Formats: sequence, structure tokens, C-alpha cells
Amino acid sequence: MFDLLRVSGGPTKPEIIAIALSKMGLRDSDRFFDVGCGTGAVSIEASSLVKDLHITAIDARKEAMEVAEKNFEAFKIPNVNLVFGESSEVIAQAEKVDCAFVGGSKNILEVLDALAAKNARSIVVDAVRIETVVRVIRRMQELGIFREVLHVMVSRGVDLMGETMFKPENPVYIVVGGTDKTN
Ligand SMILES: C[S@@+](CC[C@H](N)C(=O)[O-])C[C@H]1O[C@@H](n2cnc3c(N)ncnc32)[C@H](O)[C@@H]1O
Repeated sequence: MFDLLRVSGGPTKPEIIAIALSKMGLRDSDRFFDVGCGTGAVSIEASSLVKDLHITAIDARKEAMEVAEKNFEAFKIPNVNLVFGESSEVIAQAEKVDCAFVGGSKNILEVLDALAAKNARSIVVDAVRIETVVRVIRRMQELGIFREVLHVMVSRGVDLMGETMFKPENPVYIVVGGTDKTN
């Protein structure tokens, strides 16, 4: 997982992916959308959790597409549909969406509207800007799909003269919603 090829903005930190996917409640054969997939790290981890996951990984950057494609090949991820374009438009064309991880904030309100229109069971948004978090919470509340919001801080141990100190990473907000209120 940590030999991933990188692209700016990614990969999402493994600890954040772990929390986000624990909130997702993936099930076998789900149709999972990785919105703003970047390196594809979230899809790669998600595919290890359940059987027969159908992944649609979307990004609007060519360089992210190239990196994600190589990572999916290297990690032998089956059932991935890698799509270049604007996520809200791609989601609107989809037949079914069970779960979505949203790691890109462009057109976030349109993305949420499109996911809600598909009755997505679980939507997990990862954001670092507080303005994005507020917009996402408000829209999810308007759509009747808001579940919870988390503020996650991770400090990583680093060597300091042969001993260990902790260096904090920037806080990340995880907003959880969807039609399923039980997770
Ligand atoms: C922070 S990076 C995502 C990192 C990714 N989760 C990973 O682990 O590598 C955000 C990505 O979302 C993409 N993005 C943002 N908004 C988008 C949208 N509306 N549609 C498609 N891609 C989008 C950006 O191009 C960027 O590659």
C-alpha cells in the first residue's frame, strides 16, 4: 500500500482511509465510487475489505488518471472502472451507487446532490478546509442524509536524538452521510 505512485494531493493518509472506510460499512458486491480518486489509494484499500466490490474511480486531472491506472495495475485491483471527468456528471449517469468516498472538493454540492439522487447508502467526505466542511454538513442536512462529522488529528512518532517525539499532521474532517442511518 505504501509503494503507491504519488500525485499531488494524494495519497490520503492510511489512518484517515481506515476511519473513513470503517464509517462506510461496505458490503459484498457494492457499487463503490471513489470521487476525486487521485492515486487510487482509497479504492485499493476498499477492495481488500469486501468481496466483489465494483469500483468507479473518478478524477478530473489527467496526471491523477495516469497514476491511478498504474497503481490499480500494480496492486492487481479487479473490477475498476477508471473515469476521467467531473464527478457529479459521472455519478448522474451511473445506474446505481451504494457507497462513495469523496476526496475532492470541486463542485462538492453538485456531487452530494448527485449521490443523494442515487440514494447512496453511505457517503464519506474527507475535507481539510473548514468552509468545505460547513457546506457539506449544511447540504447533507438539507438533503436529509447527514449522519455525523469527525475531526481527526494524527501525530506521528519521529526520531529525536535516538528518542521519540510526536509531530502533528494537519487535522482532517470526515463528514458521514447517506440513506443508511445505522452505521
Ligand atoms: C486530495 S486529492 C484526493 C486524494 C486521493 N483520495 C488519494 O488517496 O490519492 C483530490 C482529487 O480530487 C480531484 N477532484 C476534485 N474535485 C473533483 C470533481 N468534482 N470531479 C473529479 N475529480 C475531482 C482532484 O483532481 C484531485 O486529484
